[in-house]
Amino acid sequence: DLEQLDCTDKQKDRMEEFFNSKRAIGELKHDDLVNICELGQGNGGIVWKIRHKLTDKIMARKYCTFTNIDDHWCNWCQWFWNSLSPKKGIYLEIKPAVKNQIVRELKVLDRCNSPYIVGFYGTFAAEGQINICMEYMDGGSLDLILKKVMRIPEHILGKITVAVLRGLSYLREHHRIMHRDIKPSNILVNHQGEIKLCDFGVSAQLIDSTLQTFIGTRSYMSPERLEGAHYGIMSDIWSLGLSLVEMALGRYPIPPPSIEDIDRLFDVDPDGNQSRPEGYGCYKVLAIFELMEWIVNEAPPSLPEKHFSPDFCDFIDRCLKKSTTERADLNTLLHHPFYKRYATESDNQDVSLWIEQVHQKDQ
Ligand SMILES: O=c1[nH]ccc2cc(O[C@H]3CCNC3)c(Cl)cc12
Repeated sequence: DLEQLDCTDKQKDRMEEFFNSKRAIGELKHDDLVNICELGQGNGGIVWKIRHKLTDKIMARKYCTFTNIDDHWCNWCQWFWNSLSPKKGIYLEIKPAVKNQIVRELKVLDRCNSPYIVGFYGTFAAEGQINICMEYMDGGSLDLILKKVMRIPEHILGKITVAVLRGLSYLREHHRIMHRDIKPSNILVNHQGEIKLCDFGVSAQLIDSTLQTFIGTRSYMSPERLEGAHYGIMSDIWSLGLSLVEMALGRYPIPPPSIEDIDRLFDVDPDGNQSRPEGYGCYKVLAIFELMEWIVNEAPPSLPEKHFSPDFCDFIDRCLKKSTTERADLNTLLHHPFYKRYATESDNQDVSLWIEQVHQKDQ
């Protein structure tokens, strides 16, 4: 049902193409899939690059790890144990009733058809785990890209902003859900220059059954969410703002870098190439709790006006208001000059070119 939101013809063609390959694949079976290599670790699961034997289609497959322990203290122990040995993950059997509920809720993914949301081939249970098969994005996630480049240029961040805001709008308008986990590692790109969201909290049950993401050293969670207050789409806006600042500076922006830090980050030596000064990460890395405390108690980060356009700086300031009543909402941002500057450009050839350059650095 390609009843279409504001898609370009090119986007429509690509979605048509995806539907056709999805139909050709049909019912996904464990034995029809071959693992190729690991792509990443996300909240609640490990993601593999796989091949569907019958059609030779390359896909991404997420194994969902679970805990079925329902009381908080045990979750805590699980978290502690898991943080000691994150690789193993936790494959505890989950109650069949819960599993069926999760599979039912994941069916929503079947109806998530947007150029800004990663495609979904299907879900199936095997060996006591739930597997989610998705469109493979050959440019990877932005956290991995950020490790390769010093930082991401403003015009690319503009395209990323357009994609994320449109993805969030789609989830809200068509499925009345928020994303819940906006961060660079959940924004994927491919060599066609497409930018898509993944790992959104579509299944309430799946969220309850998996360890809430304390795991990891950083938090993109909004102050209100960290305080345990009610949170909604405005929390995604905060996460977007924080993610954009991290990608613009090339480092997690809490605690905010000092002016000297900024100059060092943007330091360009005479022959013009940027050296990542030794110990460039010589900033104090806060422990996760100090970090959360900082986000709740201190002023939010902002962009240095010396290195970024006034529109971009203003856009970030509106996303990172600590009070949700002051923070810009989705509609306001969709009319912001920074968004509008990039919303008109339909094709993402500049993104495609940039991704090529980034991956050439590997070879
Ligand atoms: O190609 C993909 N398609 C769909 C999903 C996906 C998820 C990936 O990483 C997870 C783990 C970190 N955040 C998202 C990665 Cl690295 C790639 C993909």
